[in-house]
Amino acid sequence: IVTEFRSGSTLLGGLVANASTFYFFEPCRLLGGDHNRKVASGSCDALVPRLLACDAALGDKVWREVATKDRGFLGHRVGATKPAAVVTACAARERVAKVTRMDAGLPKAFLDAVDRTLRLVRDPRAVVNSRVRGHMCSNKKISACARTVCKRMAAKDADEERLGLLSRGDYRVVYYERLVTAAAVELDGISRWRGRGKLGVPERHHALRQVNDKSDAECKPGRSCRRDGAAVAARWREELSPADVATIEADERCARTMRRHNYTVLYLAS
Ligand SMILES: Nc1ncnc2c1ncn2[C@@H]1O[C@H](COP(=O)(O)OS(=O)(=O)O)[C@@H](OP(=O)(O)O)[C@H]1O
Repeated sequence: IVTEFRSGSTLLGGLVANASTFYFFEPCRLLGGDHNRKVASGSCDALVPRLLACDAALGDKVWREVATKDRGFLGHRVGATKPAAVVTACAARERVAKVTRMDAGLPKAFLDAVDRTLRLVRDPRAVVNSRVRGHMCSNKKISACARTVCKRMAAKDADEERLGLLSRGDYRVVYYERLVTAAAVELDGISRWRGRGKLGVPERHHALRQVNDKSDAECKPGRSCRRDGAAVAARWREELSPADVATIEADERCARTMRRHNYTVLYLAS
């Protein structure tokens, strides 16, 4: 799963992975940056295929970190702690990685090295709003925030176009808005695309629970949270001022990516 920060990737990852999956949640954190330790070298697009291939040659340091993160995110449900055992557990399962750090686009070598790629897309206005809500962008700097978000989206769009990805059977675009409003239909399509046939009844149940008003994937233990996926998808409309929306839409790359993905522009530039 490749996408930008705050596009609903935790939700999609949780829906695509299951108890028999080896799940890498944000594995490029292993490369360092932000508040994370650096244990691997190289780039995100080189690391992810090697992790998905359970490459022991990445070294004990990396696999030990994967095991450590198991308690939180990485290698979820592995159970093992020793590097060799983690590699074995990885190799015994289907692997899923959710990655938000492919900022420079989707290189062909990466796409060829992994079995399947799901590209998750969310309305950039909602992504910017989500970043403002999460204190990752300041209200005063909406234009800078939009530039960052849309630059990354545009880089992926450009590769999608240049490499003809939409006609590749191993590549699929998922829209966050559709995922939260028609979860069962979307996941059914993804399941068939993965060669697993129709979505099973328990998976369907699980999916609907994730996006209905009684669950919240980001809810902290002990807190009571309510979520309505459709309302989450739409709330940027209430939370961003018209001026902020216009600022995002005025960013050339945002306008282009919105057109490409059929998001309706509200304030047309004069
Ligand atoms: N269950 C469910 N239903 C609907 N929406 C959900 C769900 N779980 C997470 N989310 C929303 O996803 C947004 C966070 O995206 P990410 O998980 O990609 O964030 S992160 O990059 O991993 O921090 C963030 O969006 P905003 O609410 O707009 O900030 C989450 O609310």
